[in-house]
Amino acid sequence: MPAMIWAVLPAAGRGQRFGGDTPKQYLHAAGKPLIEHALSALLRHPRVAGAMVALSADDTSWPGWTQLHGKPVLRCVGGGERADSVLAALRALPAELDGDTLVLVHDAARPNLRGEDIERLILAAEAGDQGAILGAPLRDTLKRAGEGRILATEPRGGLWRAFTPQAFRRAALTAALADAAAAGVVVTDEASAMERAGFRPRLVEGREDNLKVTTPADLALAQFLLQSDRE
Ligand SMILES: Nc1ccn([C@@H]2O[C@H](COP(=O)(O)OP(=O)(O)OP(=O)(O)O)[C@@H](O)[C@H]2O)c(=O)n1
Ligand SMILES: C[C@](O)(CO)[C@H](O)COP(=O)(O)O
Repeated sequence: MPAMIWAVLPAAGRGQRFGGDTPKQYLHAAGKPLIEHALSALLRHPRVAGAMVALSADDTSWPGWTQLHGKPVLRCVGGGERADSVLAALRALPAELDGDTLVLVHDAARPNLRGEDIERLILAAEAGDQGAILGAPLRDTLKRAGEGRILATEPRGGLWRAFTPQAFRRAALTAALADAAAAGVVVTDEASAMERAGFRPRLVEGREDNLKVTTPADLALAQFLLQSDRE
């Protein structure tokens, strides 16, 4: 029987770039909150056994799910930075899960995650010991901006955009995030902490429509993508 996998969803953000009173992960697209789309995509995968969701301490929008698709949905209090929330969730996972448990960390603000991307990510992570992340190569020319003008054109060869989920073994990721936090280093994704710890995670090219909802324009696009998928 293949080892079970757990999901970790950082969902304690305030959505400052989005604006408004309701944190964006609770805004609806195609009839459901963004967080439900994200959770559902992960928990529909047969290898994913459950999810731990990191919430803001004063979160009043959480629908209170204790399970979804028949699998446990646990919750903990997140932290000031995304990395703090992920670390809190890793530490709150059930004690019986051993350190080798593969964990998929996925932004609650990325609702359009597809099963085929999850499957390819798991295969890549389990094919080695360095972990793996979803992403996509940069396809646009990169400009460095200054005061609304082009300062320079930056080389884009070999550059990728990092998405989530990012897949790592529980113990290694917990240690890497804890070490970064202790050193006062704020990492913006799990791979950064693992790279800092000497790992070389694999890059798995995923769908470009696995967008992170950051601004209202992103929500409109997510609505279109999620609605189209249902039609
Ligand atoms: N302290 C934090 C900050 C972010 N997140 C989560 O990390 C994901 C990606 O973060 P981002 O898109 O930056 O969300 P916010 O931090 O809410 O956005 P902003 O930076 O605009 O406030 C989101 O699901 C968000 O809820 C978190 O769990 N804990
Ligand atoms: C984790 C992430 O989604 C990978 O691209 C990204 O780093 C999150 O950044 P944010 O500023 O916390 O949204």
